[in-house]
Amino acid sequence: MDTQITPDWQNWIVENLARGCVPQSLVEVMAGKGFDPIFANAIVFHFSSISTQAKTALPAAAVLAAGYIAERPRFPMQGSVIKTHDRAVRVTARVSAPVVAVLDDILSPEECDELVRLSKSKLKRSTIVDPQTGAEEVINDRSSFGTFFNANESEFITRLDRRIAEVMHWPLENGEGLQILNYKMGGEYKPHFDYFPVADPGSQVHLKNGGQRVSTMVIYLNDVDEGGETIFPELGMAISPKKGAAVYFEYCNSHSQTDPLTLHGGNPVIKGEKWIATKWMRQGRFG
Ligand SMILES: O=C(O)CCC(=O)C(=O)O
Ligand SMILES: [Fe+2]
Repeated sequence: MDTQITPDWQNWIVENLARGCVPQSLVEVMAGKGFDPIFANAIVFHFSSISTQAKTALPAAAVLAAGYIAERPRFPMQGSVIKTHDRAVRVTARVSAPVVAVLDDILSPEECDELVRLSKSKLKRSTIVDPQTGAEEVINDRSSFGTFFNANESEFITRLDRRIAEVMHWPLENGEGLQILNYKMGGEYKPHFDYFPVADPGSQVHLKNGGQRVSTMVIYLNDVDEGGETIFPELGMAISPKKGAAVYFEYCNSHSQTDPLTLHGGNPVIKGEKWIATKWMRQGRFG
């Protein structure tokens, strides 16, 4: 079923709305032409709710984002404990649109320490300049040091990846390798989306392997003395880092629409340092 829209179809919708057609009749025509009805409804509703001037200027990607339709959450929206194969994880807070959950005890203090210990030696290696290209990229918006663990790199990593996938209610093999970030004092991650903007040419290479990102789990590996909250500016929400706790959120539906309300970032660390482990899930198998 069609979930992409060409400029011709966009113009058709805009023109017919301008002629005074009932939106529902346009949805029916589109459904008859093979469009997914939910998708057609989102697009038509979007065009009928914006100003005439904006209608001609909007690229298809913006249309898709603007008409985000929330579907059934992947994450369980009831219950205070999630039982995984080896650990009970507590849910301490939830938001329903977008789906955001704050969790306690996804990792034990010992597991957090072990991830930090294993990462420290890898972080050192990651500062070496690529001998082939000499390239060393500095991203100003992301003042942190990072490394990652490949799937099944060790029994320890396999066990954690499996538990995290169980909590995210998504297949283990759709996960990217567990990413570790270390922010020093002043380190931050400016507000961003975890999904790849479809309109960016640079996104295509990322989307080829596993498709779009659908959900994120950020796990705090230490207690931060001050600052370093994970913030969701559109929701007015801030989560303070706590060792072994995590924040989960989802942002991509079955039509590959992505939810801009999941804009988020990491506040500057004011005192101490901050260690996190991030798991990103894809639509399909990754790797
Ligand atoms: O540092 C944080 O709290 C947020 C991290 C984040 O946004 C990410 O890893 O994608
Ligand atoms: Fe992020």
